[in-house]
Amino acid sequence: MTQQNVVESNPKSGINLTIPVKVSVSKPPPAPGSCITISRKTLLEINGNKINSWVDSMRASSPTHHKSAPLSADLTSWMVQHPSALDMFEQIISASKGKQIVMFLDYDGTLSPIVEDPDQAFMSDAMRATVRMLARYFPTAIVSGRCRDKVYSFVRLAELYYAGSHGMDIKGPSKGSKYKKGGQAVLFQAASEFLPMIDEVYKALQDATKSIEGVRMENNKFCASVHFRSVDEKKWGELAQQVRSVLKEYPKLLLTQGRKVFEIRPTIKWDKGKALEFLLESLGYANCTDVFPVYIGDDRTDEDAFKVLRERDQGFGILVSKIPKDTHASYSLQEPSEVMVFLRRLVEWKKLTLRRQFRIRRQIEEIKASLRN
Ligand SMILES: O=P(O)(O)OC[C@H]1O[C@H](O[C@H]2O[C@H](CO)[C@@H](O)[C@H](O)[C@H]2O)[C@H](O)[C@@H](O)[C@@H]1O
Repeated sequence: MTQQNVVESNPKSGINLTIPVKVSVSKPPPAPGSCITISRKTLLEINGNKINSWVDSMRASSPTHHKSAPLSADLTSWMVQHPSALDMFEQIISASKGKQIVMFLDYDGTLSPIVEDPDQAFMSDAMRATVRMLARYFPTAIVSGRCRDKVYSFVRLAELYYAGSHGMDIKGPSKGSKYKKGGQAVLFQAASEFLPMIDEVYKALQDATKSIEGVRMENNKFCASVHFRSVDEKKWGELAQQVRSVLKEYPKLLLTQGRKVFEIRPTIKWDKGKALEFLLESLGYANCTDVFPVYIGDDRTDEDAFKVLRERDQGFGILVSKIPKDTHASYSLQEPSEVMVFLRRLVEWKKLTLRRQFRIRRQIEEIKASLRN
């Protein structure tokens, strides 16, 4: 038996809710830790049983939930389809031959380990030094669900591109990057008109959930996040009810579920995949065939970017996960420490390549000079 998400439809209302159930198939299970989009219609439908389904999906998004432990056979077959990017390093490099590698990095769960308190999700100095080196050799962007200022306060590298609020708020390097197109900082906000509404819903949600112990709210500028990592599971139903009652008043907002977090954001067609395409365009690679984007992320929202890479048939996605997940990524890494090793290997490979190219150029110059004499 394994766990899968199935869509439960209500024929009368046409409402769909994605819920995790136990089924006996050999396909890799959906990830605990994956997120589920609960449609607006579904939210309105929630009552008695439906709230239970919602709580089930909250449980499924918990990677540490005991019922969600993957079978080792599932993991092995998943790893065949999504091999370690470290094991496949040489193949990855050879696929990028003659192309400009552009790096896209998610933050939480990719550059920093998942921790209880979102305000304490610090990146190690070693990881920061690695990303700094990476940005010296490749255009590099951080693409996060957090608001741009917050993720910048963790990463603190001015030479990077930042796409905050799930890509809805993009800014180019403020200094120190040779990849700054035309010397100008790119600035793009996909949903500015939603700012007052997000502030309002944030306050309403804060108010509605304040009596539930352990709830942590985060205002991610274009997205309000309700964390339930520290909420007793017995209170999840009550939390779902409260969130639902607030959202009834906001038909222009959409609710998605991340890693023990509800994320409330505008219903616009913009996501991390669109942000990736926007950044490639800003860097001058819109219609290029000689670009090789690499996107590393751990969350369901990163799937939009993995999917774009598959559709463009360019570069590849790497999913950070210790457990099997349905993914559009080609490769996997287990945790942030492996991400760091992978990034360091990229830097080392690039340094060696540049040194080799320099030596060859010098030899050619020497031969030319000797032929002139
Ligand atoms: O796109 P990301 O950079 O991965 O951001 C997604 C969300 O990450 C953060 O929440 C997650 O990490 C927290 C710290 O480890 C953890 O406590 C929480 O349970 C996770 O959901 C961040 O706090 C959210 O705002 C981001 O949307």
